[in-house]
This record gives sequence, C-alpha cells and structure tokens, in this order.
Amino acid sequence: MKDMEKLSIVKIGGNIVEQEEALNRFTKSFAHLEGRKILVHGGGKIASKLAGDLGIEAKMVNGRRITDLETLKVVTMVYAGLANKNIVALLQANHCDAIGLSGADGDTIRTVKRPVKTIDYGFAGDMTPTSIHTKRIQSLLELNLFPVFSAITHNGEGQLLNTNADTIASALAIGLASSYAVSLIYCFEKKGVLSDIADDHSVITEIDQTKYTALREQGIIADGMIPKLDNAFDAIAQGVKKVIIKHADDLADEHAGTTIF
Ligand SMILES: Nc1ncnc2c1ncn2[C@@H]1O[C@H](COP(=O)(O)OP(=O)(O)O)[C@@H](O)[C@H]1O
Ligand SMILES: CC(=O)N[C@@H](CCC(=O)OP(=O)(O)O)C(=O)O
Repeated sequence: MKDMEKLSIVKIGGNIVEQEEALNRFTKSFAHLEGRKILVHGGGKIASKLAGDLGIEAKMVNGRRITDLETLKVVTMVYAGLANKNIVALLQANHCDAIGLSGADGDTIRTVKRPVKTIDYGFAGDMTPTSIHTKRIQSLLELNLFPVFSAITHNGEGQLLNTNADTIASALAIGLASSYAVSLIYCFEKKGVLSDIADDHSVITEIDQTKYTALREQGIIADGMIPKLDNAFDAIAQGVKKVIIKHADDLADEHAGTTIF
C-alpha cells in the first residue's frame, strides 16, 4: 500500500493569539513547517476583553463559553474577523499561502446547537460525525492553500455557532485521518502538560489514559487542559497518528512537549 501523505493540523491557543511578539514568532515557524498543513486558532482572551469593554460579562463553564446573542456577535467579530485576518496576513507575509475560513465558508464545518441540559450554553456548536466537509478541505489543500480556521461554525440554516477551537482541531484531524497521516499539535504558552503547573521544566513527556485519569483526580491536570486532553485522546482513538501538546515556540522541535498515546 502507498504511504499516506502527511498532514499537520496545528492549534494555537488564545494566549499566543493575543501577544504580538509570540504570534509573530509562531506564524513564522508555522510558515516554515514542511508539507500540507492546517491552522486552527482560538482567541478567547481577546473576546473576553472586548466583551468586557462593551459591558457584556464573559461567562465560562467547564472551559466553554456561554454564548448568548450579544456574545455571539462579539466572538464572530473577534475570531472570524480580527484574529483570523491578522493571522492570515502574518502568514502571507511569511510566504505561506493561507486562506482564512469559518466553518460557514465553503460549508467546511457544520455543527448543531448544543442541546440545553442542566446548562444552556446558548449559541455553542457541537460536532457530529458528518461535521467536517473533508472533500472540500482536501480540495483546498490540493490547491496548495493552507486553511486557517477560526472557532466559528454554522448549522447550515443561517445560524453561526461558537465552537471550542481545541474541538475543531481534533474533529478536523479525525475527519482527515482516512486520507492523510495526520499529526495534531496543540501549541500554547507552556512547555507541555506539566506535573507542577508552577514549574515549566516539569513536562510530562508521555501520557496515556490511565496516567491522565490519575493526574486529573489529583487536580494536577485542570481547567482548559481537561477539554484539550479529552480532545487529544478522542483523536488518538479515532485514527490520528500523533498528538502532541507543546509550547508555541517549539513547533519546529520534534522532541519537545507531551506526546499522547
Ligand atoms: N498540568 C497542566 N499542565 C499545563 N497546563 C495546565 C495544567 N493544568 C491546567 N493547565 C492550564 O491549562 C491551560 C491551557 O488551556 P487553555 O487556556 O484552554 O488553552 P489554550 O491556550 O490552548 O486555549 C494552561 O494555560 C494552564 O493554565
Ligand atoms: C464554545 C467555546 O467555548 N468557544 C471558544 C472558542 C475560542 C477558543 O477555543 O479559544 P481558545 O483556544 O483561546 O480557548 C470560546 O469562545 O472561548
């Protein structure tokens, strides 16, 4: 059988997106990454700040934003607008032919509004097994374009929905895993999953489900790292070749960070 072509799917966290210097360094190293690649970005920090300036309180539950109608307007402006276009312009400046997309663009990611159970998350979009329009994304890649996805998706009936960027990255990786040998790389502002959050040198180099469960019970893994690791294990279970969590400055370093297996 012919070897599958490699595809890197990189997610960049909100703490990097909002820092000019860090984002400049990251976009430069993403532009230099060999082969086919897709970038997914957050921007939660900028959205919370702008919402605050507009008198809209940011409400997060389990690392997910409660997205009422006013919040949806803010996150669409920030993620699909300012953050996405700024990243695309920086990549273009580094000779990387990036194309910025929300899930509505080219119907690339179609989600369903999260059903109301104990918590009403508002206009939050959940993935379904058919959310990712793999053929469309593949044809963009074949044109030698590099898609840059924001955290905005749609339901196919005219409704925009806010979707966690870690989940988008993992769903893209799973959706494309039957066509490419996919590496999923979560980049953020720490050196990896840490055994002591205060010590940047305490990187756990490898983590499996058993170790994750134990560290979570001990409270060593908490907050936004929980949905990130849940998404990472989902990806590994569904055919993604490699999942790594690392510092944005270490994108080019194959040995850096935490490997999920
Ligand atoms: N054991 C851990 N190792 C590293 N980060 C952790 C750990 N436990 C909790 N965290 C927190 O998780 C955060 C990453 O989640 P999040 O902010 O959602 O990521 P992103 O920047 O990609 O959006 C880190 O900034 C850190 O504060
Ligand atoms: C529904 C939901 O929670 N959406 C996220 C999307 C952005 C995101 O994931 O940004 P980070 O990667 O910077 O956290 C939010 O609005 O915060």
